[in-house]
Amino acid sequence: MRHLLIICGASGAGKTTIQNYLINKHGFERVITHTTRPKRADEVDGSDYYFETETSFFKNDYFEYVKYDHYFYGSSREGLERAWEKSAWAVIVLDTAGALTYRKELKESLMCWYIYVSDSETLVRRLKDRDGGCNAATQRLSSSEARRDMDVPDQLKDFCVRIRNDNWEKVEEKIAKTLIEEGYYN
Ligand SMILES: Nc1nc2c(ncn2[C@@H]2O[C@H](COP(=O)(O)OP(=O)(O)O)[C@@H](O)[C@H]2O)c(=O)[nH]1
Ligand SMILES: Nc1ncnc2c1ncn2[C@@H]1O[C@H](COP(=O)(O)OP(=O)(O)O)[C@@H](O)[C@H]1O
Repeated sequence: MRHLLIICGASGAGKTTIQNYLINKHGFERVITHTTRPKRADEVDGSDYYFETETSFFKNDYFEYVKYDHYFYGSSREGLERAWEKSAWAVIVLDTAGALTYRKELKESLMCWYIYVSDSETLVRRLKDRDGGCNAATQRLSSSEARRDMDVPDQLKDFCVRIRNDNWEKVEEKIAKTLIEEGYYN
């Protein structure tokens, strides 16, 4: 059986960190998505995202796509199949609008984790550290999509497991417990 774990949450909440941990420690495979957002210094094209121009972005066939903070992001059925060729457990990072589309339209086994940080100052500090201390961090959090994703939308409340990412040791414990509950070891 093939499974897809969706990770969503606010910018800076730790979605990518948790995705990487699942890949490195638990054998998950990343679903690589497409974006028109400029590449960050530590990101690699074709590994973190497929970085696209506004023209090349629309040459792909998407399962769903969204506009988030003025940039396009989209995921394809092909990207998902590519991940499933390597592991029965694929992991994708989506905004909450994308998570809702997958919930409605994908027929395979789905799980969703909503990542959050309990203190907004910590969130801003982590974003600033990640993005080089510039204003981009606070600007990013002020977009309407980022503000929407600061909490689990009503339509996803019964679908998402909430994972608090304040303290990394506790996150590891929660991940181990949640994977057992969700049948990862069956
Ligand atoms: N719906 C959807 N959302 C995506 C996709 N790829 C990334 N995202 C989301 O787009 C948002 C912005 O991602 P990113 O620019 O990497 O910023 P970050 O959240 O600050 O790390 C995040 O909520 C991601 O989960 C996609 O293919 N579809
Ligand atoms: N538990 C944690 N403790 C301290 N820093 C963290 C923790 N989780 C993530 N970070 C850091 O916070 C920043 C934002 O995390 P990231 O995974 O990029 O978030 P997202 O993908 O949700 O935008 C990164 O610099 C990351 O290393």
